Amino acid sequence: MNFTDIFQSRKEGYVPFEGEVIRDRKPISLIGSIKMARREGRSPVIAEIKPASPTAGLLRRIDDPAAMAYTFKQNGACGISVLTEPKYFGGSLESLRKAKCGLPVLRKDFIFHPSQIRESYAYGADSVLLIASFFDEDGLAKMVKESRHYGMEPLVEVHCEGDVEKAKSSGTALYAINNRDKDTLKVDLSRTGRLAPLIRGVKVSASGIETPEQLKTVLEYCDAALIGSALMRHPEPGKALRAMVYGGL
Ligand SMILES: O=C(O)c1ccccc1NCC(=O)[C@H](O)[C@H](O)COP(=O)(O)O
Repeated sequence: MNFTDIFQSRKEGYVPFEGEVIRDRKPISLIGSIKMARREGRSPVIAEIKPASPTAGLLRRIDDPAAMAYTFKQNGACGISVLTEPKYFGGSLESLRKAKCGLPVLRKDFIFHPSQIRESYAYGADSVLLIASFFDEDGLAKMVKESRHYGMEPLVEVHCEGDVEKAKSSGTALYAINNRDKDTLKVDLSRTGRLAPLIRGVKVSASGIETPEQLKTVLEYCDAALIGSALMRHPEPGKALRAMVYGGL
């Protein structure tokens, strides 16, 4: 099971979102929240609600996503990421809706269709993840534009130098460097140090960050980090987050 398989499974049986979307909400800026954390002396961490994963299986049963989001907010997160993919990550759109807590909320999924952008806005997302390798240049630029149409700043994920070029030409201001290999799913944090100097926007290092020391290392190259599994596995996710946020700079 790799990124391509998950994408394929997400596409199968996909029913475009038909709900009416009223643009009555101004999304919260994730970039603004990352910068504010830095100014306040916190390590900018986007804390992820991730019940399961293809590599780890069940990580944590999340009965109350609202309470988990609030715990993350209380312990210094600069944003909340919510996995909404159901089959491999145990996520849902309802979790996204419930995670609204005053911090920017990122919808983490395998997004390929513009209707998923509308759906994300309708369920309360402030940002959406777009994985560069699954689009051609034009397609990615269109999805970035569509996200901005709803006031959401997309987080464009890159895995290699080619993705970086594509992401740059999409016009995004916010990049995620994913340390997990798309095919083998193995994590290599040195990817952050290799790709970050090629990017001029706001950068988030994602995947495989387990300790305050690793967080400190990736924050030498990036503006923020996205952490899921290490928080989910910990008996007290809030405590684990606090140690990262206040011990990683
Ligand atoms: O987490 C996985 O096993 C995984 C497998 C296949 C595709 C994507 C996967 N993860 C998505 C993510 O990007 C992570 O949830 C996110 O970066 C947080 O990573 P971590 O802190 O290692 O849970």
